[in-house]
Amino acid sequence: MKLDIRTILFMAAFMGPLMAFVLLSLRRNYPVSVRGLGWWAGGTLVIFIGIVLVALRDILPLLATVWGGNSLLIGGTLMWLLGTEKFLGLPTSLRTTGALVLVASALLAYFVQVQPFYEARVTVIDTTLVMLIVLHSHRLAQHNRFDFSGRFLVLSLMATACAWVVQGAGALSGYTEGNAMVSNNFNAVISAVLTCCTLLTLIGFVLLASERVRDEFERLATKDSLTGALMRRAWDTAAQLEMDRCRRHGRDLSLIAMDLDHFKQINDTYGHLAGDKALIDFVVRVNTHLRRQDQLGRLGGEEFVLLLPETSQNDAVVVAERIRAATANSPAHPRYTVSMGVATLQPSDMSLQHLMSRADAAMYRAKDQGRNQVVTQ
Ligand SMILES: Nc1nc2c(ncn2[C@@H]2O[C@H](COP(=O)(O)OP(=O)(O)OP(=O)(O)O)[C@@H](O)[C@H]2O)c(=O)[nH]1
Repeated sequence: MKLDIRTILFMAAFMGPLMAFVLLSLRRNYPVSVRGLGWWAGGTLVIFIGIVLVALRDILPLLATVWGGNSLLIGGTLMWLLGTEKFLGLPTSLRTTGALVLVASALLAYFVQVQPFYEARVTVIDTTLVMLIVLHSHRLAQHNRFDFSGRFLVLSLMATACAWVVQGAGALSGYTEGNAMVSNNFNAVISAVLTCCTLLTLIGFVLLASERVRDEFERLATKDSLTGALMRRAWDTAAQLEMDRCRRHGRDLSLIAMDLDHFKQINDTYGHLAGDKALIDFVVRVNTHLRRQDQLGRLGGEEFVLLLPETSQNDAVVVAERIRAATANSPAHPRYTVSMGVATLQPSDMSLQHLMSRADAAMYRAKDQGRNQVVTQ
């Protein structure tokens, strides 16, 4: 099968506006907190206008195709990077990367118009593209949680960078015959690979944005907006699953019921906002003592419950004591303390509610005995 380069590039150019349209539609419909979609869409359009210009070599003047086309290709790649920086909430690198792109474009103009020099042009174009793409992957790898879409996008970008390196090496070794539009196997295969990599990168953007929206909805549905602890229903579900699992495997499971002391007084004395701050501080302190599998839930007001899978009563008391000490010694203002009740799963516990009521009973004994203490059931 013979691949025609211009057909490949025109197909890629057709795909560009379509993908830009998809990204712009997402931008319209997704919450404003999902940023960067406009830059990704704009970059896609710019890249594909660049591809059309490059494909029109031998038809339009060299300055328009080689300089104009490749400058747009580089500019669009920069816009993708800026979109990802916006998406990740990072400060933009426009000053440095923009300067890099301007220098590359000026050098390109020089090697097209003033001192025509094919190998120098290839070096400038491919080096700039690879630098931008590697920086892009690096930003993602450093700042994105490594979920599926993040990994997918990094791999697509790395594949694109590798394809540009191969294109550059091939061009410098004479495989492009001094013109990437010459119909030969090397040019055709590398154009097809670059087109596929670009499409994969665009799919990566869509996946990344969708995953962010899913995460946000999940967070809204499960996490308490003030403290970030699990809301009652989400905690109940997680606790029930964990309780069933521990029962099946005959493992320990403990609960700690926690209630901030004299919280009404804190609100009345320092105001509701100060009370909120104490709640946030409490959750921050608790979180520093948790393992991945532990789940903190806010049952309402100043009442919390902590699920500790595979934890014996003695170990749960150690955790509770650490939390009690950390809150009592917190530098936060106003000062606050917490009373805690520990209960560990027994064969006689008929349900999660039964176990919770035992932890609650222990916590009320801690209140009765003077607060700021841990009591076991
Ligand atoms: N600031 C703030 N206060 C809240 C929130 N939710 C509930 N509260 C307040 O928490 C207080 C709870 O008071 P009580 O149930 O009387 O308990 P307490 O004062 O902590 O007394 P003990 O539990 O016996 O130590 C009430 O004044 C509620 O208005 C919240 O999200 N933020």
